[in-house]
Amino acid sequence: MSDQSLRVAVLGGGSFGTALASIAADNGAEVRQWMRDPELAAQITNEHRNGRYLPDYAINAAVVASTQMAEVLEGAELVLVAIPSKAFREVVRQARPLLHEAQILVSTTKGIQEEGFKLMSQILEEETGFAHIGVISGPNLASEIADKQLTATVIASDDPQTRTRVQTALGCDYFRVYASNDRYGVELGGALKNIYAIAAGMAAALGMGENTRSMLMTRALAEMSRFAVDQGANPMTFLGLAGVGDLIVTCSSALSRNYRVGQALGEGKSLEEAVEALGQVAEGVNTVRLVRDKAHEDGVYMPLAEGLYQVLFKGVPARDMARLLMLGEQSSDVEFVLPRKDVQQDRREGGEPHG
Ligand SMILES: NC(=O)C1=CN([C@@H]2O[C@H](COP(=O)(O)OP(=O)(O)OC[C@H]3O[C@@H](n4cnc5c(N)ncnc54)[C@H](O)[C@@H]3O)[C@@H](O)[C@H]2O)C=CC1
Ligand SMILES: O=C(CO)COP(=O)(O)O
Repeated sequence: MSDQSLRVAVLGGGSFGTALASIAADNGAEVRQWMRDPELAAQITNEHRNGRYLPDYAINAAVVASTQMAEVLEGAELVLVAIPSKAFREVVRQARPLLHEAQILVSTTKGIQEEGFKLMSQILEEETGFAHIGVISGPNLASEIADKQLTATVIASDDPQTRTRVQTALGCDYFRVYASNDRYGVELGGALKNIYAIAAGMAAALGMGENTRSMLMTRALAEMSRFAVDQGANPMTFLGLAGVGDLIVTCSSALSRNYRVGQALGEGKSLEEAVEALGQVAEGVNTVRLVRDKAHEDGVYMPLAEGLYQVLFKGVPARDMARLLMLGEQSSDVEFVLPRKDVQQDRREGGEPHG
């Protein structure tokens, strides 16, 4: 599946951008990577290591890193944007004069912009107006990709050219790329699961068992898909790699930064201490606040997101919140089979005692 004719630009010098740059180079593409830090850029180009974000892994020696965006973007057919959500629009704006509409622009970022509740591919669209826009999302811990562990992801776009080009650019013997045309659902899945990864890390630190983790993940999936349907996504997308797949990996592994933030909180650290100790981006901290507010605004029932919000931002002890959640509504298992409102109706008609 090697792709020697392709030139790929990666914007972002963090762990995921670096892992993706290395895959594309393994596949034979000519790869340039943009970052702000000149020392890190020199280290990637000359020593083939990213000592700050992926210190334990060798990067393909053909990846050339630079702080000069124009050099990186020149002649690139495919541009992967791996910048945390807080800086995403700013970097796209910086890149905009150097971009042209034949290029394929793909976000790899699993976060939400506060103003307007925008996902990153919507920002790409707004800032450029280009036609070839997509999203990569899935169970993709950067360090495992860098270690060439067998991994799969999803390229989501309503543009077939974007889907097939990314499949050939990145698909190789250790990385499989599946296609979706539900860009919004795939992107939302990647952002939402970070919330529940924090909760899972917290539950683990509090000594909660496997039944608890399984309940948490499954109810998280119900909550994510309920929210996604309300926002217009296809709930079936949540059965795929970018839904349940990513939820499993981030709720099960201390390699996930969001999970580690949850663990630190469960061990009694403050949110500031937990984020500070991480030294990398944990998108879920911001996402839980935005999603909780959006759910309130739109009237979507999201008890887990609400509970986590109370723990993170209102000082409610995690153990107390877990107990409170256990006293919440006992409703439908799978709402697409038995709607929630039917269970509520049954209970009313069954004359359930109050209390
Ligand atoms: N690391 C992972 O395992 C995965 C990460 N992602 C997503 O990828 C996105 C990027 O994350 P990582 O690479 O993991 O982050 P990271 O925390 O490893 O690195 C962040 C990078 O962004 C750069 N950055 C921050 N603000 C910037 C600005 N204003 N201008 C230019 N560069 C800036 C930092 O210098 C750093 O190079 C996140 O949204 C994350 O959810 C997605 C899948 C896997
Ligand atoms: O999205 C990821 C794995 O798919 C990475 O998760 P973290 O950002 O929590 O490390």
